[in-house]
Amino acid sequence: MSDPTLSGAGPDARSRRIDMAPQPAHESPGTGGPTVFDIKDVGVFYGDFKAVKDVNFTVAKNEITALIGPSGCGKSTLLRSLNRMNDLIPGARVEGTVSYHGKDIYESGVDPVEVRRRIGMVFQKANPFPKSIFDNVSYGPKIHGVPRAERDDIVEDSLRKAALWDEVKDDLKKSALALSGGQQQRLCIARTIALQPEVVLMDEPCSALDPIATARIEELMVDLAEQFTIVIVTHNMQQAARVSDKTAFFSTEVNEVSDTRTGVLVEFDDTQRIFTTPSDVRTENYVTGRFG
Ligand SMILES: Nc1ncnc2c1ncn2[C@@H]1O[C@H](COP(=O)(O)OP(=O)(O)OP(=O)(O)O)[C@@H](O)[C@H]1O
Repeated sequence: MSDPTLSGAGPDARSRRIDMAPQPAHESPGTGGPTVFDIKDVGVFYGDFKAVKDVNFTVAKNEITALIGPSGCGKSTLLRSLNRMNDLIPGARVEGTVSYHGKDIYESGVDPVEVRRRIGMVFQKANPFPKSIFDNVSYGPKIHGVPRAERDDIVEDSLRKAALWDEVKDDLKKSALALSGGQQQRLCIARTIALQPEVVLMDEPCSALDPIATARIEELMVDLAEQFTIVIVTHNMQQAARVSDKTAFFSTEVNEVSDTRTGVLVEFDDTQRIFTTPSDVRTENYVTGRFG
């Protein structure tokens, strides 16, 4: 690939960070903002099973996009296709096009490691390494060759952005496993943003948290969206309504022959519209609690 922006080309992480700074702006239909992802006719298979199909929507920069829908409709599968995380699942295959700033991330020559650095991911269950708080956040920059002196600044900056610094600044050598669940999830967010991604994918980041820790992460998401573009999978419709700008509602269609269910994107629109005046009756039934 001639364009080095996703090739991982460059001697160290610093050169890659510079590569990613200025990006061409693509106008997002309906938002006026630059488009980060343009997802066209995307389907994802696990072996012969088509888990989700015909997905088309765009993700605009510095917006929070929520993926909602009943269990098994392919939200997490689709989310993982946005940073090639599905590559790590044997038998998983993506069809269609996932364009990131106009570049197909599945094109040959694209480095999936670089894709995942730019498009970071936070998982359902906080998964800190059994290491100190400092080492958890410093780990990614370290393996990308960032010198220790710079890593100190990155750790502080990332913990501040993840709204955790004030709680841990005097305990950076403490084990991350000694933190509360909510603090561990904010630490995982800090660990993700330490790699200076542009996009943060979040797969049900609050599902293991109590309401107070959840509220804290929701506030954090809104703050982070000033700097990052966020795509979140959530089961919690109130959460989608509270934090997101755009919402994609997925449902399932039954394949009569194989008796399997394939996820489909029913509707994508401004969150307010999805929750007040959706255009599809399936969306209306779901958001009003009549289904799912
Ligand atoms: N690694 C896998 N191998 C095979 N099938 C999978 C795999 N992961 C998910 N699936 C299947 O793909 C479909 C979509 O699953 P996915 O987890 O993406 O849905 P979801 O909407 O995120 O569900 P939930 O809300 O329950 O987390 C389901 O039928 C699921 O069983």
